[in-house]
Amino acid sequence: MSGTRQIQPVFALLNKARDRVGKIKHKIMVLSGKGGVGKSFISSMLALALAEKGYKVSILDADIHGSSIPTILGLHGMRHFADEEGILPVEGPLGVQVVAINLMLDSPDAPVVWRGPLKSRAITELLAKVKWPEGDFLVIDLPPGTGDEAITVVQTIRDLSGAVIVTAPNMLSELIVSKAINFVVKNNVKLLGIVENMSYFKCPGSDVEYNLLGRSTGEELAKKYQTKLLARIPLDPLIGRALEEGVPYLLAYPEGEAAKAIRSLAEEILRIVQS
Ligand SMILES: Nc1ncnc2c1ncn2[C@@H]1O[C@H](COP(=O)(O)OP(=O)(O)OP(=O)(O)O)[C@@H](O)[C@H]1O
Repeated sequence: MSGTRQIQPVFALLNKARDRVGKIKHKIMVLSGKGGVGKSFISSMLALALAEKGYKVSILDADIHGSSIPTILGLHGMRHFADEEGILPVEGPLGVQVVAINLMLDSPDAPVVWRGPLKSRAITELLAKVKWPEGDFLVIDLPPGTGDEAITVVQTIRDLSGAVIVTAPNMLSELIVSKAINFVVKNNVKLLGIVENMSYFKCPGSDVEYNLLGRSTGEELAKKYQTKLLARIPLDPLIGRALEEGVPYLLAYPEGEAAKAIRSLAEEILRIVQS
């Protein structure tokens, strides 16, 4: 009897989460096998590139320990508020609706010291208790690896449109990408493709590509796993500068090399989800 009492609220929460995000047409998870490959940067810029095209976009920062979406989007000093119906997303640039644990903390640099079950619960609660607006896209930025947060997302949102895997050259890429791909496939999530970030560097005014981090293997990996290389995003020093300036890169440097590559990534994703 007491077991039934415990199970019911969990199901109610799951159903509520499914119901609330059900109002958003396309739900895309962004993951990587390894940290530091630029997954949060790609998630944020993809959200902005889709918003630039007129789509209504929300983004969930599900990287509880390493939340960086608010910083990348320049949401300094902003916080979530709630009304009687739920938590209100924070409105970011181009109307992107942002949800992040960091935007609920007293201080954004306070560490979140939670173990697995608590993190899973927090993600389900966020999905269930946020007043997600109706919209076209929900981009979900996951922490590196295929741990609790990723499992919770695939188990809670059953109608995910697919997963984008972010990698970078020479990041032990094959092993790491294969783990992330296996996770996606085993959980019956559609693999949208691979993004190779920090793929190359071009000097201003030159078309010569320098592979500063190592040989570009994105195309080979995509072929091996029978998926698409969605984009190769170059290393762009302006990305660091935009971060220092507190302005999202895509808006600060719309003509940057990486900005153009990100827009073509958004177009590629639109083609796939709308086909
Ligand atoms: N193409 C790029 N060129 C230059 N700098 C980049 C590029 N992509 C990302 N960066 C920078 O690399 C750093 C790591 O990016 P980001 O935080 O997005 O990685 P991540 O994979 O989400 O990391 P983690 O999940 O491990 O915290 C950031 O400082 C970001 O500005």
